[in-house]
Amino acid sequence: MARHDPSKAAASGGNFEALHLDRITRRFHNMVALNELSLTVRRGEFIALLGPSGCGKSTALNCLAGLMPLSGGRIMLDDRRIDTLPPERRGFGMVFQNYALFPHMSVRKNIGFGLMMRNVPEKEAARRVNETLDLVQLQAHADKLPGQLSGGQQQRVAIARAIVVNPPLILMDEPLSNLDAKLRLEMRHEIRRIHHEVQRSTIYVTHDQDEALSLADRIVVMQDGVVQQIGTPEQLYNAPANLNVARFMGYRNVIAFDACSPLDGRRMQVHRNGVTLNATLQGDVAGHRCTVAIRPDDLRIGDPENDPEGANSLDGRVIEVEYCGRDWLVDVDTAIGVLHARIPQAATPGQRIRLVLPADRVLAYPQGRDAAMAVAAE
Ligand SMILES: Nc1ncnc2c1ncn2[C@@H]1O[C@H](COP(=O)(O)OP(=O)(O)OP(=O)(O)O)[C@@H](O)[C@H]1O
Repeated sequence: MARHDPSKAAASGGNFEALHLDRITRRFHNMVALNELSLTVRRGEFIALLGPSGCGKSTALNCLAGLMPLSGGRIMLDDRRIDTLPPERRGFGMVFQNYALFPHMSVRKNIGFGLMMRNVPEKEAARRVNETLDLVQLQAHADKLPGQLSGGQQQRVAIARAIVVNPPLILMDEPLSNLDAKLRLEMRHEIRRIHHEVQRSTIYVTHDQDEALSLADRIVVMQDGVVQQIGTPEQLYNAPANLNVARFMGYRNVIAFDACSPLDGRRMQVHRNGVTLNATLQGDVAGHRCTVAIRPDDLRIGDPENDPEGANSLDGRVIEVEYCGRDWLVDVDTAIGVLHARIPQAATPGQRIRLVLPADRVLAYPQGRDAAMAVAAE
């Protein structure tokens, strides 16, 4: 396949070194949907905006695209201010959840539409459409109508249409939401491949943590319009900045502890219902109550006969078992509450097991509103 060559496709504004979002804010009457988002996107970076429904992800994307004016802050593309420009002068490519294709136009015409609007000469446009059809692997379907394609193929057309005009930045708003689970996985891989191939920056909105983790170079986690953490997938996965991020990163065990005592530097002991665990401090908790977050995958099965004295372990009774194909998700009733664990062996309800909690994967956060909620939910 011919490599997509951005330098040959020059209808749009070319590339950039850095896109700066400087405290961008959007209000709807008195409601702040997006509160002072600051972020620098480097050339070629893949950024995911991740958060639950209503956290302000789409608002951020629409503000970037120019579909919605800012209530505050500014957007700079290198040293050029762009938040005052209309969408067409920003020249960003957009891919939406619902594909937004022209139903009466062939795949080829859908992809070429943006080039026609930009008065790209016919021969040049045909070459670029062909190159892009190769890139998204749709040559065989070029003369079909969108209605004759599968959902995944339609989304490839939408992606092709966004990139054929060679935009400096591609904005994607939940592009895989309408696809079934298997296709989502395939398209995820495709999006990453295409991103590497075209070497343009991408900002990708999703509420799916797996999608964000697997696609992005950096992830921006949002909640109630406010950025919670910006970091690489590894940073977010291993050391969430707060309990909101932890929950979003799959730390399903969130437990309030009554007392904490420092051990050394970043280690501390946490106490609840007569149980003492060694934990790793996240933030400043010393001397206060704290909330502990643990991922089901980080718990492992211990051996009551052979575990060393003082191991971070807890005995409990299995109350639910869910088979997940490669492993089992079990709910275990323990002295500190029900723990969710992902384990590599079958278990049965009623069975007594020992769980080991590696101290570096038991994260202790300062106790605030979140912890009060965790206690109330028990
Ligand atoms: N045009 C509008 N008028 C008033 N409120 C709005 C408007 N658009 C969005 N909002 C509100 O702003 C907040 C953020 O909405 P936004 O669509 O950005 O969230 P989101 O994270 O993209 O959610 P979802 O994943 O459900 O699309 C929500 O509370 C929403 O109700």
